[in-house]
Amino acid sequence: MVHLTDDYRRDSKAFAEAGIAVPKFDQQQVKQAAADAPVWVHFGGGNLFRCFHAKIAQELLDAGELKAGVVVAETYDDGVVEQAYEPFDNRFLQVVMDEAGNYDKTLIASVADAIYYNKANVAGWDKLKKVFEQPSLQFVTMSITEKGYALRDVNGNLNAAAQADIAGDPENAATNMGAIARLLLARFNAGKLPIAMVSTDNFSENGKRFEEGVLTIAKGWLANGTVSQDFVDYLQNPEMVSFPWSMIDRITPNPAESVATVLKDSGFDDTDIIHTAKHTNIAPFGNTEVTHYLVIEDSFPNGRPALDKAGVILTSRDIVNDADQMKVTACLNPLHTSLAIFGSLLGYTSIAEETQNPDLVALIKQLGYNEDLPVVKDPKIIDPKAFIDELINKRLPNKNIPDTPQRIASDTSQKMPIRYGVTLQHYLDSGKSTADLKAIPLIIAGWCRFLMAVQDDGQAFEPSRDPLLSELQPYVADVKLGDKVDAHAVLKPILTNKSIFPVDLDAVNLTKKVEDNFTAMIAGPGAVAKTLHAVVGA
Ligand SMILES: NC(=O)c1ccc[n+]([C@@H]2O[C@H](COP(=O)([O-])OP(=O)(O)OC[C@H]3O[C@@H](n4cnc5c(N)ncnc54)[C@H](O)[C@@H]3O)[C@@H](O)[C@H]2O)c1
Ligand SMILES: O=P(O)(O)OC[C@@H](O)[C@@H](O)[C@H](O)[C@H](O)CO
Repeated sequence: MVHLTDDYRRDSKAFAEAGIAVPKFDQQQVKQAAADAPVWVHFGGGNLFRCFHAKIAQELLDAGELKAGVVVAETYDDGVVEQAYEPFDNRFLQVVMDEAGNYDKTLIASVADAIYYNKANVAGWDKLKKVFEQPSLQFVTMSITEKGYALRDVNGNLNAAAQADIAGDPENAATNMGAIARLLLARFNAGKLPIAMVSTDNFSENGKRFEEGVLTIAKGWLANGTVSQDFVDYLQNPEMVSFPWSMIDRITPNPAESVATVLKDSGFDDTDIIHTAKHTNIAPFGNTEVTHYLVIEDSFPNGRPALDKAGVILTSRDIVNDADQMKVTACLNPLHTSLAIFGSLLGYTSIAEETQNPDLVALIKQLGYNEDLPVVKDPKIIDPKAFIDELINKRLPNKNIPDTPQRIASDTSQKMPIRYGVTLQHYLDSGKSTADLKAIPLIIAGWCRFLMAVQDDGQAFEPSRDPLLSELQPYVADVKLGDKVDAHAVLKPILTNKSIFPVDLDAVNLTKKVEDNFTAMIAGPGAVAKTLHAVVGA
């Protein structure tokens, strides 16, 4: 049996026998290099980072294109640092699973340090600040989930935490955006040092939103006299601080027991899955798919490693944006979210199994090919139709990828505007008729039905976590299967919530369709499947 913390250089034969590729570099050296001259910080050391960014870093370290390991920062979940990084010397196993059932396993040792960066942890609070004061630091990447950027409530007003950050001393910032602005202030004070801040979270114009978040706090500080105009100018000068946009794609489910069992059988011993108190599901291994794309706007004011040598596509903002809109708003994530909603309602626990249901396949085909594709701009670097084909025919049905509708259904309220709203806005802007849209109103109605937390068979289920659940569920709490309800009145507070539906559903003539679909889906047990079949059925 091999363990993550075994000496992979001395015991390379044991790793080879377990079918595990090991790094070509000495982890101590890349740790020391990061301590002396850090280059890359990543916020949110969850599963995507471990399966994607960390492998890119490993390839660059292997090739001598990068000398320093990545410094991981967690603003939110101390359990990730304490339970998933520290006990394993910051190592983990990346497992790539193809459709034929092969497991491609690599010991990843590209993380130099993992820091709980929260003002509650003085040591980490000071340590990361020192990292940001180093001239060598070239860039930051982030995968902290959509909600990690939030500064506003559902009405668009600054939330209490953001207001407190703005009113207070930068040294005490508590929101992610405030805590990161504090680090940039330290970098500014260390000599106006340049840096690229790259969001790799799944939403359109992610760099813009990240920039706006940091600037909201910084401008608030300026108004209160806590920082200088010079600092705000520094943040707004892309030659100093850039916020490159990105598109990232790699289906990376939470670590699964089925994978743990196979790993154990093949001679790898660190397979206990960790569920942190703050609800991150993580393990000494990460499971992911073969297909992957990372497209980043090439704007790195302090230079960058040759990321392209590890497969990253570096290009213009416009092309990144087109690729991202293609993936996040049209050709992948909207399909995923629809499977998440209907999968949860129909009692599925596997995305691959959902692709065996002809009506669910009809739903994602209708959505992808007939409703999203007509308003998608071709990014040229990836063909949108071929991308959907690969997704529907190869990626989603891969039964070796242990993905679940429950994972994807988390935070759906945060995703609705991007995954459906952008497409609706395109219809509105182009004047294209929405009369033939069937899947989008069905999915929106399905999500309202999901909020009832009652499966199609009438059994209660626990909806995936979502920051707006407690606010939204009361609107549908009194609706019972078989009730005759006024869907217009019941759904109005949800459908007119601008933070969830920034595009007025009346303006695209969808409100009535959503209400009718909802009414049909509460007719009784089995009504969701029946409505799905009736509306888009194969
Ligand atoms: N998993 C995928 O398939 C995938 C693919 C492409 C993009 N993404 C993007 O990456 C994000 C993370 O995915 P993951 O698979 O690593 O998830 P994960 O649950 O494994 O990890 C989430 C990470 O975000 C941190 N986090 C959670 N809430 C936070 C908050 N409020 N503030 C700061 N940090 C917070 C957690 O501590 C953890 O490090 C997704 O939300 C998405 O935007 C994921
Ligand atoms: O990561 P989220 O929560 O934004 O969305 C859930 C999934 O749709 C997403 O993780 C996909 O797996 C990913 O976007 C594929 O590249």
